[in-house]
Amino acid sequence: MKSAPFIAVEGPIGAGKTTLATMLSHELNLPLVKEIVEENPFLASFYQDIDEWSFQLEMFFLCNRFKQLEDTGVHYVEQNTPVISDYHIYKNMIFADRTLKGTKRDKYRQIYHLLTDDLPKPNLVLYIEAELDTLMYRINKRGRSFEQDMDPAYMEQLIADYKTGMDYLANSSNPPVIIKVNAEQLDFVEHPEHFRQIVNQVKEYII
Ligand SMILES: Nc1ncnc2c1ncn2[C@@H]1O[C@H](COP(=O)(O)OP(=O)(O)OP(=O)(O)O)[C@@H](O)[C@H]1O
Ligand SMILES: Nc1nc(=O)c2ncn([C@H]3C[C@H](O)[C@@H](CO)O3)c2[nH]1
Repeated sequence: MKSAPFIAVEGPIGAGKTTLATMLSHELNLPLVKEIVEENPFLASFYQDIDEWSFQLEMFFLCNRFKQLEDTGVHYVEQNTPVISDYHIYKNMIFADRTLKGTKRDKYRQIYHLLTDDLPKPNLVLYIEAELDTLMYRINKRGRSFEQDMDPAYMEQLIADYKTGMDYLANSSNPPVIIKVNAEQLDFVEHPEHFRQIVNQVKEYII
């Protein structure tokens, strides 16, 4: 890796992205970019009726992330300063391809590319893979009100969509390094030695 790492932690809902990104940020003294969740005015309505609210929700996420990515480019990537984020902008496409249909999906794809193609992308991705039961357990444990009726079928689809999405990234031009973190085998919260293993892998890319 020639430039400083722009690290993204990815994985399906509840995989532990924010948890791991925050722990790494503290351990490695890296600035942290976190996704905006609580201020999102559409999430609760979206989970009540996905078809009705998906376009508004996906656009809201896209606009927020566009701004964050622009800022990350100016403040960190262009300064060759390492930075860690609890998401990759490509997550927009993973979700939107699942939740949007027809012309709205086509329009969204065009807007996504217009906004993001010329912006910097993470060059190191930590992809947390976890099984449905683990994700559902963590979502319930976290206790966000709007996620309490999370549909396991939606989660199953997202798990598969994430696998496809990460394969797509790995085979794209100028692909990031992708480190898989198997959440069924590595518990970076409960086991400090598991966290250390991840830290050591990431350190190899810090210049
Ligand atoms: N390795 C772990 N072991 C046990 N609990 C964990 C672990 N990682 C995360 N958690 C817990 O699971 C819940 C979800 O974690 P977190 O919010 O980091 O997930 P996320 O992937 O960022 O979620 P989202 O996709 O909603 O942004 C939190 O309550 C967190 O404390
Ligand atoms: N539809 C949809 N598109 C996205 O880009 C997206 N990003 C996150 N989320 C959902 C997952 C968690 O409930 C919550 C916090 O991550 O928001 C999304 N949902």
